[in-house]
Amino acid sequence: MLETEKMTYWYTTASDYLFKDVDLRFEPGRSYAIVGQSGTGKTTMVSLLAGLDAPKAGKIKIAGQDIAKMGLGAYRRRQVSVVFQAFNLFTYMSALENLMTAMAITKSSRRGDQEFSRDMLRRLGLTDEQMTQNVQRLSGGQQQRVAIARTMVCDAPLVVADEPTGNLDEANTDEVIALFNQIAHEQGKCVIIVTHEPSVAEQCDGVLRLAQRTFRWEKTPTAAAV
Ligand SMILES: Nc1ncnc2c1ncn2[C@@H]1O[C@H](COP(=O)(O)OP(=O)(O)OP(=O)(O)O)[C@@H](O)[C@H]1O
Repeated sequence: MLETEKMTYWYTTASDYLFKDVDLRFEPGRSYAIVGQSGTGKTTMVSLLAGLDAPKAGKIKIAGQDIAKMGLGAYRRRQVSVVFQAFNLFTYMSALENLMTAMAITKSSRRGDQEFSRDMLRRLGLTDEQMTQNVQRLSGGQQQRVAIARTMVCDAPLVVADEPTGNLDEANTDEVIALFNQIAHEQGKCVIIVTHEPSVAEQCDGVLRLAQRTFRWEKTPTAAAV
């Protein structure tokens, strides 16, 4: 579903490639962890997959379509939901308003459906009172759940998360990863998570390791994962 073909990237300020001729394939309905030492290029890689930047050479395709031809703006709006370590919610809004706004911006098929948003937030453990107060009054774990709920109410088939559990304790981390797996297994989305935490990678269906400018599958997802 999401494929890279000879994807190559370098920073213009650097003397060498970060990675070169990378061919990868990510399937819908699966969760993937991208792991590797600091500075190997994980964040750069997911920025490319999320359409925040373009490869210097090679292609990224979703459902067979080249995202560069689609236009990166259109690709980001319709095909990708991003979850960041710092949550990136609208801080002057409630959780519910964050979801409603995201649905409107991305033209989600459920836009305007407040009950659907409330259901999602309830499923993720927020009370009716919590979902209508300013998000800044929520804990870090709760805010990350709101960011995850946002991906669930949008139609984008690809969910990309960069260190989504970096600010969370162990219990919240496990819950958040369980939610990402639900998004993959129940909603059929493709979920790609950059992580430093071995326990997070263990819970994903596939694990891709980035080292010495190449990617290696440490665990390939099996058909039984869905
Ligand atoms: N905007 C930039 N300009 C130049 N070099 C950059 C830029 N962003 C990152 N780099 C360099 O590219 C390399 C890969 O960075 P990247 O952030 O993708 O790695 P990472 O594996 O995600 O690291 P970490 O695990 O520490 O977050 C690093 O050597 C970094 O210094």
